[in-house]
Amino acid sequence: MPDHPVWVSCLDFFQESLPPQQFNSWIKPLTFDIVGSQIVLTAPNSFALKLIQERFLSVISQRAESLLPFVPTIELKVGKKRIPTTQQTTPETSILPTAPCEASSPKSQKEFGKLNPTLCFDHFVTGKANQLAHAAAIQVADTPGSVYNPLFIYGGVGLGKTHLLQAIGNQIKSNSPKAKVCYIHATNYVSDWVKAVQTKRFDEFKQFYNSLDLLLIDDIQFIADKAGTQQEFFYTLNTLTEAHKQVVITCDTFPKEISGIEPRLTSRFSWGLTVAVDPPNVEMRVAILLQKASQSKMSLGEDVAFFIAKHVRSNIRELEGALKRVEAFSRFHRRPISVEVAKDALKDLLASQNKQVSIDNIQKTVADFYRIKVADLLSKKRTRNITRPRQMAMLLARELTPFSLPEIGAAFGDRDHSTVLYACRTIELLKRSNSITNAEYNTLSQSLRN
Ligand SMILES: Nc1ncnc2c1ncn2[C@@H]1O[C@H](COP(=O)(O)OP(=O)(O)OP(=O)(O)O)[C@@H](O)[C@H]1O
Repeated sequence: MPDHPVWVSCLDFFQESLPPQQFNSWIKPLTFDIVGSQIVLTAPNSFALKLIQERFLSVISQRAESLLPFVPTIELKVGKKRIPTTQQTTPETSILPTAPCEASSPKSQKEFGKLNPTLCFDHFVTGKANQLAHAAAIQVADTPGSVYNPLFIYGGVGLGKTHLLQAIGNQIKSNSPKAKVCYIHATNYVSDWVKAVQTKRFDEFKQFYNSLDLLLIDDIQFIADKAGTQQEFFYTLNTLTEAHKQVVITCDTFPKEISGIEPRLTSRFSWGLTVAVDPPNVEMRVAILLQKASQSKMSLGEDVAFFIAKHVRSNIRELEGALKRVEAFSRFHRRPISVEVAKDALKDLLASQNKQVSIDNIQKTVADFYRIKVADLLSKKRTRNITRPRQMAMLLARELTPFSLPEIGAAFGDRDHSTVLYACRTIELLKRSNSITNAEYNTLSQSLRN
């Protein structure tokens, strides 16, 4: 799988940090495969294998952990480099665990996935941004099926929804080891259902999901526009909640804002408790960095944590990625971690931030283009001639600035993050169906980038 995102990221890193001769001799000849939750690296000979193990394995493993939603094991072996023929999985599905469920899934009785034990409550840092979601998750984990059912957790990318979901699963598993728990990403739920339809194994599918004690379903927005799957999920949700079996759902947006999902289902999502996870403020980002560092036994001063937290604001996944980058850089260059090392390790990110367009600039450019006032973009006016430019400006702000959805919303007259998300989706859809919107977007985007 030469173009698997993990391997592409490793190749980028090594190409940047190693002299070309070393890169060509040691890294290029490797073959990278991923099978379930195991990465298999094949080196051309035992000498190369030993060298990879001693010098490069830790970076490969760190990159893999930061990109995959599970902690992979890595096997090194000697063999010939394979010339890839066909792509086995799409990059999107290949970074998901192949066997998502803790309980045996209907796909195959042999496929056992695992909850990731590191995604537990002890490793979850709380703050104003996630206090309510955290408290609700703890309560659900302590008394499943009896308080908030379903628990619906929503928020932007990389803000800890999966972490909370898995923490609930881990806690329930530890309290009741026999509980039948299933963690599944919505895309896998969809493909399980499609397979059940194709192979006419509906009963097996239904029986499996309806017999669970706990269903954890991640990123439910991915069942949008899949009518059959939605109907089936509606029945499962009803069956489980009526039997006081717990269901926890995560989503990138508030139930009513999800497009492409039947209203009876979105309304059902809100029957239990709906809680948000918001982007962390700088103090919380520092606390997360210190916690991640201590978890991986890395020595990180508060000054360095503050420096990273100040510059990486988009989400917690990016924050973790930056920390791993600093650590890898310090190891490679044998320099102890300091603010200077962090500056060097994150220089690309810092440079791209300097080049970034400001939200003010986007608002001014968009207002001039559509011959309206910036004040209109920030106002409560909802006429089409103002709404569309506002939505366009929000999408451009999302694409061209590092600001989070709530930060963009705040810059557009104190709007909610879900309004920004809705705006981005609307323009993205319009770009596909309407050539004028598409041309306007391209013109604005290019003029802002230059
Ligand atoms: N409050 C937190 N404390 C510690 N680590 C956190 C916290 N929130 C998120 N993380 C870490 O950040 C990373 C991304 O979090 P997670 O995968 O849960 O995000 P998500 O909201 O599910 O994102 P997506 O929408 O992309 O699925 C994970 O490694 C997770 O452990």
